[in-house]
Amino acid sequence: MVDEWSLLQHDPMRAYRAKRDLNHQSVASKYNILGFISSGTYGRVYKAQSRDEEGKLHAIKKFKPDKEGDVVTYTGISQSAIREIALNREISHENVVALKEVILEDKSIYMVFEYAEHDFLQVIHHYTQSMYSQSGRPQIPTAVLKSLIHQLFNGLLYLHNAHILHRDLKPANILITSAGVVKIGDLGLARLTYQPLQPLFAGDKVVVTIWYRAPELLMGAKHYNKAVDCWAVGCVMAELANLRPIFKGEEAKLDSKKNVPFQKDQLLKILEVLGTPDEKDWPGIRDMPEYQSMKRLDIYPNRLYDWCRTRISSNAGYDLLRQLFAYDPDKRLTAKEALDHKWFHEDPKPSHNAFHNLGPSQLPPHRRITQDDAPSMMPAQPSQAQAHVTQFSQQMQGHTQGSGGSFTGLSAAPALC
Ligand SMILES: Nc1ncnc2c1ncn2[C@@H]1O[C@H](COP(=O)(O)OP(=O)(O)OP(=O)(O)O)[C@@H](O)[C@H]1O
Repeated sequence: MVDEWSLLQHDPMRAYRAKRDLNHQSVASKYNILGFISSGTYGRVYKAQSRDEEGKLHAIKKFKPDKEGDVVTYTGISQSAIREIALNREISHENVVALKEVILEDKSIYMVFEYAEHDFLQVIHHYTQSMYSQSGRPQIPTAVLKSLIHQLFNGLLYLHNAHILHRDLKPANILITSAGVVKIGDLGLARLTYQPLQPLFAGDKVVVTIWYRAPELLMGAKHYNKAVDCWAVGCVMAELANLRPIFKGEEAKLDSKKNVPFQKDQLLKILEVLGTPDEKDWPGIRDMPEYQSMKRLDIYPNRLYDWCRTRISSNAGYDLLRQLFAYDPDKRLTAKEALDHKWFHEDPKPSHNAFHNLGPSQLPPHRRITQDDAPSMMPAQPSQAQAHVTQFSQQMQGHTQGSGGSFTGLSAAPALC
């Protein structure tokens, strides 16, 4: 590998600018870290407030540096970080979480996002424990449920129109601001649809949550499309309606030879509610790689209508779910079709503030933050960051299909471009 820093040394002006920019843009100089929110697969997330006069709240995601044993290496920045940054810098929609900037400092990347006080998982927990119910058991009010799903489809339609598949929609990744506005987050596994799409479990280090995985993936499809996200929204809608995952299967792990296993239990959970699919439901099902594995399972009738009767108080709501749970991805409702669905046009209508009719005691609580880890977020020495920068720029270029140009939204890059 080329020593990027020595390259910079041959161009003292560039080196000076890069160093000046990085020091100037240090996380601590721009943001006051209020506390630690959560750790995800790729790093840790902190709540922060900008030090400027606006004092806006932010979530700062610090990516883990690469590690070989105990040694931190400078060989590159994780695929997931690059993917998330490359996609995020192109995106701007009210229902997709906004990336404000990216800071490279010390051995880490910091992505600064707009802050969202809640997420769908937290709302589910809140209502599970709450006393407020319309039907004797805890339930999210229909107006709230409908607003959340409508806004989620709005954000998803935007991503799909931009040829982006999210691929990991689940309650924890769908955020909500204190103003009741849904923000799709975590594009770490998102992909541009015109890039070749391998099965989710083959190339990626991290496996997508199985409960939201579409049947074509469980049946071993080699190619998949936007319909996988619409299936996931169906699962999320059902989970909001019932306050627990609708298809909560046990994941079969990779064997010692890393063969991708048939996810029998997950498929069974789906069959138990939606019934066993046949050629009529899904032309071409016989050609799916796991068709014979499915044939070995018991045969089930469709009982989605019964499932919905006690959980979704409208036939239109049932119909939307039925069409999101179409086995055949080509028959499954698209985000655009879903937004036009009659459920969203009947009362209660979806609103821009999903919480607008709730009293203060019905609102989900604020996100909890802890102080334990906050100090360790700060880089000790900003001096080693430069080695990352040029390589990072090259990797970004690879990820943006050779679009070239400067890296808008990236604090460190402009001086090097
Ligand atoms: N913009 C935000 N505002 C507030 N909290 C956030 C924000 N983004 C993420 N979080 C919180 O941090 C958690 C982890 O973030 P994120 O999902 O982006 O990380 P990840 O490493 O990709 O995690 P995972 O492995 O769960 O996919 C989220 O579940 C959420 O609780």
